Amino acid sequence: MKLIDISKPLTNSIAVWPGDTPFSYEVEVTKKQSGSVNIGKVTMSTHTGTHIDSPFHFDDNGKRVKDLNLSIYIGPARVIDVSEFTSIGAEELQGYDLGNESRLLLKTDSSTNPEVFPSNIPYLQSNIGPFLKEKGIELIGVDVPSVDPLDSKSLDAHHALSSNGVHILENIVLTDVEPGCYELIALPLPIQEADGSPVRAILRNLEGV
Ligand SMILES: N[C@@H](CC(=O)c1ccccc1NC=O)C(=O)O
Ligand SMILES: [Zn+2]
Ligand SMILES: [Zn+2]
Repeated sequence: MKLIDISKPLTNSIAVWPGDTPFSYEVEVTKKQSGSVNIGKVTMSTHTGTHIDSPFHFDDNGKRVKDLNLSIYIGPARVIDVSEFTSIGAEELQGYDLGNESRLLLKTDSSTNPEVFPSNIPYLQSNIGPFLKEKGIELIGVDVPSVDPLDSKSLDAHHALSSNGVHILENIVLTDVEPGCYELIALPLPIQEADGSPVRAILRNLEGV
């Protein structure tokens, strides 16, 4: 069965949120030094590359990674192309057949260079929270670094999604993904108290081709 990797490669030159911890992987102890093994060291923000947000990211009383229900991050997902919009809300999604999948991935195709942080991104309107809840959607994925405008401090879309039970997956790569139905797997690492986690996000073609 064909797997499509929709994760951003984590390289030392991957773009991070302005001012955030740069990503670094290095061999901290070499095989020569240890006499037996190379030992790597990773330094990163929980919001670098393809990742999920835990509600604690934007709410001091919100769920941590350890509180998340893992079954949200595995299962049928629909990919739709919303590249014509600068912001996406209930009205923009009205015309789409969202099917019965409880996971929705939005393909905006707005950013391409993984080493450059975008200056402007399409964002979600907060009316999308109640709209998605009504459609039975429990996870939204976007191919941009945030569901809110980059300069937002109130993070309205994050709050509106979370308060309607919609989990957030950010910075997926949908460039080579055709709109349609897939199985999504995007599990957070068990960083117990975390506000988010990098994920290896993949789509499985349901048709088995
Ligand atoms: N909300 C963004 C991350 C974010 O806002 C952020 C990430 C790292 C450093 C600063 C950030 N926001 C600062 O205002 C996200 O969900 O990934
Ligand atoms: Zn995030
Ligand atoms: Zn976010």
